[in-house]
Amino acid sequence: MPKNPSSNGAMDVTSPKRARTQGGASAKGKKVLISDPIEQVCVDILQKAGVVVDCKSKVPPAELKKIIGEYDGLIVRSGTTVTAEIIESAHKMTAIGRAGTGVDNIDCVAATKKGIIVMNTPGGNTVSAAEHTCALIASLARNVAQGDASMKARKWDRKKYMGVELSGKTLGVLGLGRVGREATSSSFSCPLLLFSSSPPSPPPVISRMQSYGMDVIGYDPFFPPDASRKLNIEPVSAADCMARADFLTVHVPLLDDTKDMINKTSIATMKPGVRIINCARGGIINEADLLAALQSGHVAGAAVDVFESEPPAEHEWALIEHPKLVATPHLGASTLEAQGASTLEAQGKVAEEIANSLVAAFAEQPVVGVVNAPNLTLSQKPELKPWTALATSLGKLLAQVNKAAVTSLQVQVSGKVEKAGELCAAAALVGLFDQSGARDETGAAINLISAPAFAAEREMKVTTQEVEGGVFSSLLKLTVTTPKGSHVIAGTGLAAIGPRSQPIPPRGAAPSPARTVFGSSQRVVEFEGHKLEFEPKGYMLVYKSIDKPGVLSRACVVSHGDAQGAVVNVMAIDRKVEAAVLSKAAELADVSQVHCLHIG
Ligand SMILES: O=C(O)[C@H](O)COP(=O)(O)O
Repeated sequence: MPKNPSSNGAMDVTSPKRARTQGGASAKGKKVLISDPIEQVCVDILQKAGVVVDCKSKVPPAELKKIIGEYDGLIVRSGTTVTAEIIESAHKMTAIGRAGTGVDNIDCVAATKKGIIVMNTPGGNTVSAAEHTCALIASLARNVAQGDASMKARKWDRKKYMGVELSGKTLGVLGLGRVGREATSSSFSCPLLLFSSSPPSPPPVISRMQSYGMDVIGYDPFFPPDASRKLNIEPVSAADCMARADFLTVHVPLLDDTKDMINKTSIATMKPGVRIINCARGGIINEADLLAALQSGHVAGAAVDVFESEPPAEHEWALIEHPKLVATPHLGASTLEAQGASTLEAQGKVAEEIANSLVAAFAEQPVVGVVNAPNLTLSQKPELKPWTALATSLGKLLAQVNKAAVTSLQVQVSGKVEKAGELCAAAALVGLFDQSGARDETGAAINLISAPAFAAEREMKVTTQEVEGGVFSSLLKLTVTTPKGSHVIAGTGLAAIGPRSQPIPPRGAAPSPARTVFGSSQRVVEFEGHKLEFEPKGYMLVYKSIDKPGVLSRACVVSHGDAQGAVVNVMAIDRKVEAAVLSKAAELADVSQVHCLHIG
């Protein structure tokens, strides 16, 4: 059986330049570039794990593109823009770590396509960002910054800086993620972030501003209204949030959906005298429209920590210099513990968290804060590990049987395990592509992160379906369709059954739940429509024959016969059978479809 069937013509097959390690992986000897200023704790943790660390700030993009191929990992803050072009040259890269929250400076789609994990540290700077937001709200209400500047100009102008109370005012919060409220996921129209699994965050903007006596209304399409009410937040639509707020604060990531969400049209729906705060990302508020609204007086004041260009471009200074605007230079996460302090503050926390995540990613251990690889996160769950392994094996077997371009893969799962279908589809694709020798355009092997995008690019339709498993409590069935027909394989995973812990149930009794656990001992239970049972392991001679005396079907696992009297025979063998021998065997009377399959 040829090992490199470009026969799976839908795949772009090139020679492998890189393959992911499958076990015993470690951070030792990996090379990491840190391209933005970061606390020393990050370097210390990496070096302790045996990682070689280079710290180079302000590397010009062209230079970064040139050197990035040397590194297994990259750590950035918001100062480095990691473009698709840079990712394209990152031939050895396993993971990109963002020491902070926003990943809008990283091309996550390009990283996903290349099978690179992108991770952030959303919990690390939540408190600092929330506190800075609150500081800006309070200083906006009482003209703290303007009063200070006036006094420094040796003026005593009490009348000019008349403020407003916060008590009894309505605070509108767009985006009830970590900073907006206490949350366990950062999620505003951001499907990638929905999958990040991060530790719970401490109390944020809302609880602090409620203690000033503000009434809080909030909009977030992913936050259940009942949960909002429990936090004393009135759930409202985005339009209502903007229309009713006296103070409006945005806590959303910068996405196509959220770019310019505060603009002249939405500002026109707001109350005259509204005050607006942006401590999230430059670009969420249209800066020219905000300036016009400050000039007209419709917006009474604004506080901005983040800008479309950082440092600001020439045209942005007119907004920054407006007397009703309080500006800070992206200080949301800028807190550092005093020397010798026992607890870290934002910069220390994100540095520590990202270093630990990178070490874990290199060691193929569970990683916190993955933003672009839901399947990787799922595959680390103990209950889903056997499904991943089985799906990969079945995908490999199908790739060995199939000779034509795959146009679709159908994944049917029974067993009521949440997300198993999605994960099995990615794992089956990994098996199919890996067995076919498929590589991405840079020669990288296809992995759980890149497989769905790789299939989609090749217009391979992948569907998942939850089905009844029949006699099996858990079953995984794969069907690949090609212009020449389809191939089907199904399998299950047997759990080890100890004689004491799981006694055989009395005759007639229902099987004990322990017996229905999906385990790691793989069995193929259906092959090309024939029911049988064999362990996919080592070399296997598989062929179809007519079930009649004298036809080669001894010492085999033999399937049930079909309507034509054909059976599938599987024989464990100790070495590879050459293609010429297989062809000869297929010429025997009543024998057909002879394959030598292998699972290493
Ligand atoms: O997204 C973040 O984490 C904050 O905006 C902080 O960004 P910084 O790391 O550039 O300070």
